[in-house]
Amino acid sequence: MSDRMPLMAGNWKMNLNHLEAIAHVQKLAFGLADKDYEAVEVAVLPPFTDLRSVQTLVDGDKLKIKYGAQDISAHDSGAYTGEISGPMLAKLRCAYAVVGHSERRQYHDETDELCNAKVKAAFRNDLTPILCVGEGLDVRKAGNQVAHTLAQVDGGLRDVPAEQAETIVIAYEPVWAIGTGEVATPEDAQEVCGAIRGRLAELYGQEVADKVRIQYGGSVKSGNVAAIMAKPDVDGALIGGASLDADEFVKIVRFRDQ
Ligand SMILES: O=C(CO)COP(=O)(O)O
Repeated sequence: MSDRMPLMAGNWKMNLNHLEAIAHVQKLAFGLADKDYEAVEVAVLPPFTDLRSVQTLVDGDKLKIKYGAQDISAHDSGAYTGEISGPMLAKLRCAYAVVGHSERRQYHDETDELCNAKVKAAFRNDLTPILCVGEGLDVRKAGNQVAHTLAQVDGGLRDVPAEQAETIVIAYEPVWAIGTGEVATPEDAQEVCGAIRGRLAELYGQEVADKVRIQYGGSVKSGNVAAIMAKPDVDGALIGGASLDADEFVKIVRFRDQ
């Protein structure tokens, strides 16, 4: 049993406008009790346009829900039309910034090099990066999931010092399990999450590796979360579809009761 605090984070993807976001976070706040936050860190990752509304609600009602962005620019300011910078996210008191989600790697051609620059941008602005890694179906079928995923970890962490690396969150999200209902088995999740921790130990030493939280993501629901969380190197989940249903997300946060 590790003393790492589990992190349950809802990645809303491109869903919920700012009014819907307010209603949704209110429902979560209503459903969650103080004791839930003592056992689990709870975060939401709304679209950029919702962040100000979520911040206002969290501040006004002193909610314990954390929040963050789904992406971050590699640059802190300047002529980068359409991008959102780390200083802007920090000003909204975001705790997290997702980096290198498979949908961004796939649809926006994000490379490990760009992800590395975004990880550094997050740290530079006191945001915790949630670095997403994971293999597609072809790689899994060829049995290369560990090597593929560790290469993404190496790429994302290039030249990141230990004192920053120990605070990163890494989300292992096998692409074939995202939004497909095809959840990886707890053993599949452990195999790769354990290998990620092993690589962190090689890069930074065991003490740092033991501090890093590694999430699993891909078709997580209240019905399968407990078995995945029972694995020693899984410290939380990154939840897409199921996080849009407040009751379901609360049940996932309460995975120990499932
Ligand atoms: O991509 C994901 C979270 O970042 C997972 O999405 P689903 O939970 O909808 O499979």
